[in-house]
Amino acid sequence: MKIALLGYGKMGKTIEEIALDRGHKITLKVDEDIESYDLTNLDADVAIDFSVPKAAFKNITTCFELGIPVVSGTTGWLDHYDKAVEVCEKHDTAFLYASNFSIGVNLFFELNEKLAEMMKNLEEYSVEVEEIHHVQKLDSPSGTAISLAQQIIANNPNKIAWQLDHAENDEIPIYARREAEVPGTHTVSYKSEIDSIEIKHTAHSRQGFAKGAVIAAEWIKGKEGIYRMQDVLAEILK
Ligand SMILES: NC(=O)C1=CN([C@@H]2O[C@H](COP(=O)(O)OP(=O)(O)OC[C@H]3O[C@@H](n4cnc5c(N)ncnc54)[C@H](OP(=O)(O)O)[C@@H]3O)[C@@H](O)[C@H]2O)C=CC1
Ligand SMILES: O=C(O)C1=N[C@H](C(=O)O)C[C@H](O)C1
Repeated sequence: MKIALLGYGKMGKTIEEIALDRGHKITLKVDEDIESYDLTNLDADVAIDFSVPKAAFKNITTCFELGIPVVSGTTGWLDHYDKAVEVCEKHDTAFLYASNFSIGVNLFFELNEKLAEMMKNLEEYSVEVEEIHHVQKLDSPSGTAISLAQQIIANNPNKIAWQLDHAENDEIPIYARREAEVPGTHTVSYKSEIDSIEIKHTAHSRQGFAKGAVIAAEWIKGKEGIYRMQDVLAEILK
């Protein structure tokens, strides 16, 4: 498969290694404004976008206009997600966005939903989300922490929103910490006077995110439509 890499930083380089190992070819590497590249003869079955929040929308929609399906993991740009979906549908191609591509985190998402459903009537417990990432991270809180909070809100009618660093009773606080080289750690905690329950995912490297993105790219090749990582996992885990 021929892959265009939109963003060639820590994730772009890790994805390149895994893609080459799996027999794919990298036909484009973008690390500045996509409009400065000549895309006339671009030969790519799929584009994988792990860039920066301010560039993601333009990167992704440029590929849709060329009829190229996109897998995107860039966080911090989702105010424009619905517009990106519109452009994708207009050009009859495919799009898969995930705040986290690691298989482990996607299992953790399933646990989070189940636990939120079980805890929804236990008002003696407060709930909070904590994320820890490396100091180079541009966005805060992480996309994964926002996904975790949104899942809790969807499963607990007593919670209506999330807030960074503080929260009212009907909100979920997300605490974002930045420490040296941490690839990504997420914890959901429920606390009462009597006890605490915690679920936690710790990434030991970027390999899991990158491998998940390459698997998603292999899966989306030749498809049309809007997808989630759950669609990919439904096939892998069956
Ligand atoms: N969904 C997931 O599973 C994961 C998501 N992420 C997200 O992926 C994104 C990238 O992460 P990471 O690789 O660690 O970040 P890096 O900062 O290491 O890489 C970002 C890359 O984008 C490049 N870039 C800058 N401007 C543009 C532009 N206009 N168009 C295209 N590329 C550009 C940067 O180039 P230069 O250095 O020259 O500025 C750099 O190479 C982040 O949003 C992060 O949150 C990260 C890990 C997992
Ligand atoms: O910027 C990162 O590094 C990561 N970003 C993603 C996020 O914002 O959730 C996923 C992962 O935790 C690493």
